[in-house]
Amino acid sequence: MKKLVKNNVNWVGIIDWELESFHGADYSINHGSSQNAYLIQEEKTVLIDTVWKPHSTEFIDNLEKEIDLNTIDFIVANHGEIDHSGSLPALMERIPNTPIYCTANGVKSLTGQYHHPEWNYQVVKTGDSVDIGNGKKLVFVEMRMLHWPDSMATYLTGDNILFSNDAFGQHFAVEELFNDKADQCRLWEEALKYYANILTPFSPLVKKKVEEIQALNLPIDIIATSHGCIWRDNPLQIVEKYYEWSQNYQEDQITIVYDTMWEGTKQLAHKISSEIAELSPQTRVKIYNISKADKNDIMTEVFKSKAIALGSPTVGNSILSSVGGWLDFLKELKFKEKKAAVFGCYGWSGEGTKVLREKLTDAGFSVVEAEAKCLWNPREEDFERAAGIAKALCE
Ligand SMILES: Cc1cc2nc3c(=O)[nH]c(=O)nc-3n(C[C@H](O)[C@H](O)[C@H](O)COP(=O)(O)O)c2cc1C
Repeated sequence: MKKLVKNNVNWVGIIDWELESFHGADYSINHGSSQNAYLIQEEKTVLIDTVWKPHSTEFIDNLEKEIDLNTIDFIVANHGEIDHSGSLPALMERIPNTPIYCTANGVKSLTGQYHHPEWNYQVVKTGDSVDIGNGKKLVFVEMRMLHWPDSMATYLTGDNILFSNDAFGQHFAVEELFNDKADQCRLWEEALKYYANILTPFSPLVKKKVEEIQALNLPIDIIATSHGCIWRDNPLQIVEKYYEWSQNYQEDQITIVYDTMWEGTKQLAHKISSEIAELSPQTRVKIYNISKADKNDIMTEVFKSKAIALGSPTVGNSILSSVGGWLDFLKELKFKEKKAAVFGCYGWSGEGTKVLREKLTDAGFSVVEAEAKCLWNPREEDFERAAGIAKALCE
């Protein structure tokens, strides 16, 4: 079912209210999501992106209700990832010679995934443009590593629409499509979660790209993303947020993350929290048990934090695997300018806090000296050490 975006531009994507996760189980989806594709019908008919393979039949059927597929003059593949290109093989079977505009890296990712080197690729780079009639042009802007090497955005002159693909998107189902229609609280939560969990490692590039886009001084009336809402009400608000988030963003928040087997480490976590609340009442404190909370939500809280405290008991001369796996994910995100502290209980050898310290340092955190390493269950002196952590993190 198509939905009007503006003038001769329609949304022809898929809204999936039942999606539960993305990127394997690496990204939790709590409020549905969408794969947004767009159809432009000027003198030329242009399809911007497609949708994930499981939806390809529905996608192509819907498209055929609107147009004869043979009237598509060309396709723009802003990003080769399968959620946006997965319907290309089925579509190209129907219209095999249709040009596909993408970056040089787009040819590599699409060929690597679909094994069709014979597709009619038209390689574009930043500043290249193509006339689509009625005085309008599509202008291409490479978005290298935002978030794949092949990513690009496409700007439609005249209607002033930036088809930004994954940038500025959210995994969030918005039936009415537009940001002004969406539940605002959820929209911003999801936009932040998307940035924190997907774009944080590329923050220096986000900053540069936003500056580049701002310098172009393009009139932007609409930012048409590839997931979640389309920004039409004050569309630059999300660009400004990205600029803020890209600069080692932090709020006055400390997040305590732990796992435990018999709750000793949990007691230390709560002592650290209550001490922070006492020492620094303006600081927001949150506590998460890694095994019970959503790991992407925890990561979003880490993104907002100036410091974290991480706890695990010693297990098998190391740490709990739940904490180890989470630390691998933490390292991938390349956080900067955040403090950390470590804590945890042990029974005999006590390597846990050392392992946590090493892994956090390796993930780019400044680990404070204060730590709470506690033999069996915490006693008064262990709680004092936990208080020492709170003090060091609040300084
Ligand atoms: C399966 C298992 C393996 C453990 N391995 C170690 C170990 O290698 N070294 C150590 O010092 N303690 C080890 N312990 C002891 C725990 O660290 C200790 O019970 C600690 O108090 C548990 O903390 P918790 O209450 O936060 O779960 C192990 C405990 C279990 C259940």
